Amino acid sequence: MEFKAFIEITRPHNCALAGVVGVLGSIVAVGHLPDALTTALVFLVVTLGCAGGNTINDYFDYEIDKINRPDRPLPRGAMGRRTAIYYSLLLFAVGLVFAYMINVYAFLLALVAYAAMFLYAWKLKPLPFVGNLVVASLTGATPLYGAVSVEHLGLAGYLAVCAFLVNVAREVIKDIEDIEGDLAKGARTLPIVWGKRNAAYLGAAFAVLTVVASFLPITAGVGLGYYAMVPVDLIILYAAYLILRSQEREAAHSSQKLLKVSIFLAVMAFLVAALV
Ligand SMILES: CC(C)=CCC/C(C)=C/CC/C(C)=C/CC/C(C)=C/COC[C@H](O)COP(=O)(O)O
Ligand SMILES: CC(C)=CCC/C(C)=C/CC/C(C)=C/CC/C(C)=C/COP(=O)(O)OP(=O)(O)O
Ligand SMILES: [Mg+2]
Repeated sequence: MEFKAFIEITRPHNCALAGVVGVLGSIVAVGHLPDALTTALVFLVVTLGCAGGNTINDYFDYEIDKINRPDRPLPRGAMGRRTAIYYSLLLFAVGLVFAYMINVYAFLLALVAYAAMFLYAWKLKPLPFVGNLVVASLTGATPLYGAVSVEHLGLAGYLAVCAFLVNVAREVIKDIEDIEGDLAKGARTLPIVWGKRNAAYLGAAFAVLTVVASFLPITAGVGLGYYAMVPVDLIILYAAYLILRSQEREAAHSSQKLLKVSIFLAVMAFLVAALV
């Protein structure tokens, strides 16, 4: 057992980014940073939920990851599978305690989101496109979580739409990348059921929809500083081009990684636009 596996299995980069997105949702909802306690609680509930979701995901993906991701903690033997499931349940439980400290709506939304992550990992992932929609909905729910925590919506809805669309694109393209392991385990992902090329068209279409949606806040009067999104949109369009040009594993990997970079840069742009 490696101690660092307890950090690694949670995918801390995703969790930290998700936590920032939760707080960003609160900021764009009320137009300023909420009080320190609410900010900390929103960050913790989203981060712990994302950590629990990633951990339970690796628990159920053990056979697939032995082929696709043999370097991950469970397939390489750095953590036992029983330890992983208890660890994920602990992360979810602590997250729910913090959610209860925010307000009843924040507690209920966390309960639904945590249950959805468990259900995705346990049963929904192999369903063509349904699994992709569940993950994308969870990422879209993240800025909404911040808004629910401050009991106001504001521009958080726009963030949610962008988060949903870009993650549908990324999840479909990740399935194109993972088709070998998914085939071996009999998972019926979209590229397997519909063909890699059709899946690539769908992924690219959602990437283009993300670019269109990224200008929604301007219709709400967000200022010129928002044009920092233009380079982000160019990266998204290039990711769409890559997956249309080739559906081989390497092209799909580059495309989905570029979308992840665009998510990080977009979140930073939104954060600067909201705080400056
Ligand atoms: C225009 C534009 C791109 C706006 C950004 C919208 C926005 C706020 C996106 C944030 C979405 C979010 C909550 C991201 C958290 C981290 C994340 C990528 C979660 C989804 O992870 C699922 C994925 O399958 C994990 O795979 P991997 O990243 O390879 O470990
Ligand atoms: C709204 C609240 C309270 C929490 C949301 C928490 C967040 C940000 C969830 C985003 C989606 C997410 C990280 C879900 C966890 C499960 C997961 C890692 C799905 C993707 O896994 P796979 O589809 O197996 O892809 P991998 O190959 O990366 O394992
Ligand atoms: Mg997985």
